[in-house]
Amino acid sequence: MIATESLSKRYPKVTALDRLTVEVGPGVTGLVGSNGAGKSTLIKILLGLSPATEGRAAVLGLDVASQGGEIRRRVGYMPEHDCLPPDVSATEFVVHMARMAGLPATAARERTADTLRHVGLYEERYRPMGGYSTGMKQRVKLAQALVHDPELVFLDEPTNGLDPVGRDDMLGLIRRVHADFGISVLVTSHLLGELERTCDHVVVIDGGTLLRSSSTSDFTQTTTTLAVEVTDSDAHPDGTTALREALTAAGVALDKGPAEQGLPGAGHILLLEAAGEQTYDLVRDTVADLGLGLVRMEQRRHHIAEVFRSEAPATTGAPGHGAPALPQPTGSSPSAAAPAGPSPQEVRNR
Ligand SMILES: Nc1ncnc2c1ncn2[C@@H]1O[C@H](COP(=O)(O)OP(=O)(O)OP(=O)(O)O)[C@@H](O)[C@H]1O
Repeated sequence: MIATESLSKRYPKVTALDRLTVEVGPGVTGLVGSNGAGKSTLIKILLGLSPATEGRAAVLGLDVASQGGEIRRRVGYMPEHDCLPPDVSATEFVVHMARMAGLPATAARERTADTLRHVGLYEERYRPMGGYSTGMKQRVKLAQALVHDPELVFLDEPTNGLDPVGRDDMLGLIRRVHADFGISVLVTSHLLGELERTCDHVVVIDGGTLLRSSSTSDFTQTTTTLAVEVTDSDAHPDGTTALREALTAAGVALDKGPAEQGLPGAGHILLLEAAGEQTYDLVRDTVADLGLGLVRMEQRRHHIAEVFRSEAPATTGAPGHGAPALPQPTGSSPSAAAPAGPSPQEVRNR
């Protein structure tokens, strides 16, 4: 879908992209990086709106330097910033955008109605957009990116300014853009955590250089840590402690301390190192012997944010200041075993 080769963009005072080479296939791809990492710059180059200083890029096999018009005909774009005229309704605006994309009047009206319904705007679509909430405005921006039935859409920070519920709704919509219509998506965010559930593939950039490009499943490989949750019983009013003691006596290595306490429901989940199938059997038998109920026993997965948690702060330098080292997964350390906290980890905070 997208291929760049040694793509650079230099402004007088800053290098926004620095020899970026990356390939993006079909599906939903997250482009993640802290503010100023070069995400919007890359999108503008890919749309043929801004020339690269050097290097090459192609979108749907079309050269960005010479075929920008054709790219924009086949690609949808949801810009980051609020750009909606306040005095017109969502319907008027999206019909206008559909006409600009070349749809005949009747098709533009029909597609607009369908698309606005798809993004969850109903009666309010006839009201002036100046009175819309941020969530509604983001939906209109998404609708105008989809209205001409593109093969690919670029969504620049679509969850910006949304509360957690609005964020989840928007991420669900983005998933459905691909699932329902087969449109591939490149979505940017500075939040690693939210891309984990939404994207098939994640590209991480920093200072205009590529940090990592992997499938989400590679980022979130399973660890060797087992999380075990049990019920209490009359004989063991604190089932977790009873299980901990029994497993320790049986020689099982238990993670304790911060990882366990950092979990939701802290104190009720035991984290232990699985040494193979026999650990599962041992846990099952020990739980049964103690007369406890086994609520769950599951292998922990890495979370994308954890992959970057161990990185040195030096890698978050100003844009254009060299290529940071490729971060390595943090292995099965206690922190890697713990699920992400209630709020997603932000790249810029690492
Ligand atoms: N037109 C411009 N002139 C000069 N510098 C620019 C211009 N556009 C972007 N930059 C600079 O290039 C760098 C990358 O900006 P870019 O907007 O691509 O980052 P980003 O990852 O999209 O971050 P954000 O989400 O904050 O926009 C920043 O340092 C920014 O200040």
